[in-house]
Amino acid sequence: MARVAVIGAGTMGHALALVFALGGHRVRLTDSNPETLAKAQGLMETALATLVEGGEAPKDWTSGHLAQAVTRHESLEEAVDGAELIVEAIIEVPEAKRALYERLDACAPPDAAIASNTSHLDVFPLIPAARQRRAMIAHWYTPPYLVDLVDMIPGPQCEPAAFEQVFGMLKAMGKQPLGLKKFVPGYVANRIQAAIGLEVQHLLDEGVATAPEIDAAIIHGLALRLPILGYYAKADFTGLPLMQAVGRNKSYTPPEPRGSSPVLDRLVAEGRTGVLAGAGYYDWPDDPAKLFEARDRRLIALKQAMREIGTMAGLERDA
Ligand SMILES: NC(=O)C1=CN([C@@H]2O[C@H](COP(=O)(O)OP(=O)(O)OC[C@H]3O[C@@H](n4cnc5c(N)ncnc54)[C@H](O)[C@@H]3O)[C@@H](O)[C@H]2O)C=CC1
Ligand SMILES: O=C(O)[C@@H](O)C(=O)[C@H](O)[C@@H](O)CO
Repeated sequence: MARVAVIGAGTMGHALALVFALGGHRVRLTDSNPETLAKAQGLMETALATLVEGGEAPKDWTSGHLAQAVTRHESLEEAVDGAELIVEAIIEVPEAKRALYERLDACAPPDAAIASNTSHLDVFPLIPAARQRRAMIAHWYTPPYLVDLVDMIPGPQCEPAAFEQVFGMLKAMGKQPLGLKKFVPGYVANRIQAAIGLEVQHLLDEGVATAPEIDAAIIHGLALRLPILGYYAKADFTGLPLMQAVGRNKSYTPPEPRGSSPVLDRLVAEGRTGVLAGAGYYDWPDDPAKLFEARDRRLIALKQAMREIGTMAGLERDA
């Protein structure tokens, strides 16, 4: 059992607090916004209930267990007191992260490891020198209590033992940490997701298809094969000479990254910021907690089916 502090109780932070609690650790959760910190309890309890009901968390885990495993603290100093691992899950704003790391340098235990959940940022230059020896990225995917991949990148001065300790902790929690030798913005899966994002935003912005049509193309065209074949096993079934021809013919040229999407900017300007706002690319009229629950139930069913089905690709291929 380790003492883990999670900084940031938003979309990822509340879920990460639950992941580490279910992993048998003692968690302290904090957020600079007291309202978000207060809401985190209900979000964790809803997610826990869905996991228990779906057989992805021990049957005897109640909100009482959760309350013992995860405590919420408005004070950053209190949250990191005694922490062996500090998970940073605050907003993806470099200056906000830099300021937080400065504060952590002043108040966190000297030997605490700091693991950032940043999606794409090279956070290491933002971390004070004294903290570099135990600084790393541990990037999770939402929801982290169901998606097992964790991109793990040691900071340039991170001690191997510190990195291995956190890596081993995540493995012991049943997660799939993927260690990368060096920082690459977006790691592997996030880069692929960003490339998809560039393409689908282009298709939407250019009026080629609507968001539901593009999602339908992904769901009915690509999604079925991905869990079984990934990219490379699928290429083997396609035939590599055709893969060569597609490249040789320069059949695909990616859209120029523009750094913004007119449709996305319009949606945000209209307050359509996603599920928590009741609308984004889609309308989401139901209570957000019910929507997260509905998402998680489906992900649990799919994850359990995949355990039965197995895969023909990846590090655990059983072909
Ligand atoms: N949302 C997602 O699906 C994923 C996000 N990430 C990354 O995780 C990090 C957090 O993302 P989200 O949870 O989506 O953001 P969020 O906006 O939902 O939550 C971030 C929280 O950080 C808090 N915060 C800001 N400054 C703080 C400070 N100095 N001290 C304490 N709390 C502070 C905010 O009040 C907010 O509640 C970002 O780096 C993001 O790139 C990574 C994987 C997935
Ligand atoms: O998809 C995820 O959960 C992660 O890859 C993320 O970091 C965020 O979603 C972000 O990259 C936006 O796609």
